[in-house]
Amino acid sequence: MVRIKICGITMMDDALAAAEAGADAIGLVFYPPSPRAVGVEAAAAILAALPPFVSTVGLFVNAQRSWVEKVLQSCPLDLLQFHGEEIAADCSGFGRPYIKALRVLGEEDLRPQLRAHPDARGFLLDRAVPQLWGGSGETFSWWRLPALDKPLILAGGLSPDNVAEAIAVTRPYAVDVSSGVEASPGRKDHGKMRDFVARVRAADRRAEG
Ligand SMILES: O=C(O)c1ccccc1NCC(=O)[C@H](O)[C@H](O)COP(=O)(O)O
Repeated sequence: MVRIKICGITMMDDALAAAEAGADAIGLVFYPPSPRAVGVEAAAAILAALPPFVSTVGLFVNAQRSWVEKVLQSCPLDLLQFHGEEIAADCSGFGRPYIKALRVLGEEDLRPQLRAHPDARGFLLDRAVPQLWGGSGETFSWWRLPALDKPLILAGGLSPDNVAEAIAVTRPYAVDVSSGVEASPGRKDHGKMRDFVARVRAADRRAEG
């Protein structure tokens, strides 16, 4: 079963709707310049309201350690996602497992970056776009990805329309979507979230035969 993470949640009703739709995880962006950034107090309220068994992922971009620590004081996140140019030492020591985002076009040799993060629990591959750290809504080439020895979380431009093909090509551990299920930056479209989850579950059934 392919896991589903819906990222860029900023509002309580969107968080609850993502959980209701069947998301396995939600992502909260703690990167103030993003249009999907969430405040610490709002995030804490969202975490407190979520039902059990929905994982919460906190996303940071080249953050000061003190910022990650401040967020964690109020927000009991399950997992950290480092989405910038962090080295391994920047990602550890927070008492939380982490995943590392790699910005790719799909043709590059990822082995040095994979080796640089031996403690990462998984790697999120997102489309590399100049001057943008994430949430681009753009896909990358899925066809020549190297085999990873850690879970692959596929991101970048996924939507209800293309997620089945993305899964068929890349066989990921999880898919991650943000703008493809939005009504506007930072606001989710609840129907699109339900549709996205339904398309992933249909792809699961096809894979099971
Ligand atoms: O979403 C953002 O605004 C963002 C800003 C800075 C760093 C990362 C950001 N999002 C990261 C995510 O995990 C997104 O889900 C991922 O980039 C895919 O986004 P999309 O292509 O819009 O589905």
